[in-house]
Amino acid sequence: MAEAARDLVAVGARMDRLGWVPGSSGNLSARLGDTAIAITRSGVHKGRLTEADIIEVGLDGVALRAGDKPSAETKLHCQLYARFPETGAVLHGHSVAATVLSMAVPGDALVLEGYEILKAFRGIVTHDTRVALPVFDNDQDMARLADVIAPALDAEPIGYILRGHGVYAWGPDVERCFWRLEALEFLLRCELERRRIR
Ligand SMILES: CSC[C@@H](O)[C@@H](O)C(=O)COP(=O)(O)O
Ligand SMILES: [Zn+2]
Repeated sequence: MAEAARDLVAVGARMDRLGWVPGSSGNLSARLGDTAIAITRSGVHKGRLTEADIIEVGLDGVALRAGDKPSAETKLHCQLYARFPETGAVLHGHSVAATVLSMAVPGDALVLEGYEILKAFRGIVTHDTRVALPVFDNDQDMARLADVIAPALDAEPIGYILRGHGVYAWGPDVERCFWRLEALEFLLRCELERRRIR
């Protein structure tokens, strides 16, 4: 737990420096073996975390210590750990690019095509590819939202966006999950810029 807590505190500070967790937005987690995850406490600033803000929940999302209040979006983290057993970390942020673009895109996906950086994602070996990043309508009911997201995970997307809300990325550990989030955010900024100059 101590190592996961240190990693999550550090990655929260990195995300904050990049402007991806304004206010108390965002949530961060790391797998603790087969039975639990470490996740951020609800309502704290993710750029100013201390290790005491990282709490343990079971894979069902229930806090292991009575009185601990895990992230409001814990269910979405648990869904990813359950669906992709190799997942070691999940990061969620609220960048301007993810928020604005997802409100501008009418359908249920943002198509990313022709970018060299797509090769940062597993199984992609050329820029000459077309990747659909799922966009789901936002919902405050996490169980209902998880049900909407579930079928789209079968396609093993590179991440997903909640419309007007933010982006979710996952990876084998906190560091590589950050790389994936960084690559996703880069793609979102590119798409935003392209719409601006069009
Ligand atoms: C500060 S508004 C953002 C929240 O509603 C939520 O979307 C979020 O990302 C953070 O919730 P939290 O419960 O702190 O994990
Ligand atoms: Zn959020």
